[in-house]
Amino acid sequence: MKKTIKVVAAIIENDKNEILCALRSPKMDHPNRWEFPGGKVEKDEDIYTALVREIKEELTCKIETHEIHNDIFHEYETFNINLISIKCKIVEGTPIPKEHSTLIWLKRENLDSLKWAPADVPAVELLMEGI
Ligand SMILES: Nc1nc2c([nH]c(=O)n2[C@H]2C[C@H](O)[C@@H](COP(=O)(O)OP(=O)(O)OP(=O)(O)O)O2)c(=O)[nH]1
Repeated sequence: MKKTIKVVAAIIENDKNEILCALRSPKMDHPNRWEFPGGKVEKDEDIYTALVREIKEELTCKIETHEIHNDIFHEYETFNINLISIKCKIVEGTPIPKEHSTLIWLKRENLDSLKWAPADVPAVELLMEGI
């Protein structure tokens, strides 16, 4: 049986109504795909604490978490993912990519110009609908 990993991802919107998009590096799995920054929820950790921790590690900035944007199950070839995306705001610092190849801010209507990790597509579609 394939294992299911629980992953949290941050939908970070700035004052110009742009969303932060992160490019996975060639060294990560799903290389060169775009995603919302975040990572795996550790055992005994709640999803919000996990996301604040992951964003501090990956982007060196502090976020506050708001509502859940989307919560989906997706089957990859070698594992399954429960991807929970959460709306967030930066409260301290500026995002610096420590693990990703690059970061960009995009308007919702332009989000489909990127090649997203497959599990992110439903979250992207909701954002493009203005949700
Ligand atoms: N962070 C993140 N991962 C995603 C997204 N979409 C998606 O399919 N994934 C996949 C890619 C990875 O296989 C997995 C997350 O693992 P990760 O490598 O980013 O997490 P992590 O930092 O906790 O991992 P690790 O270095 O501790 O192993 O989920 C997304 O939007 N954000």
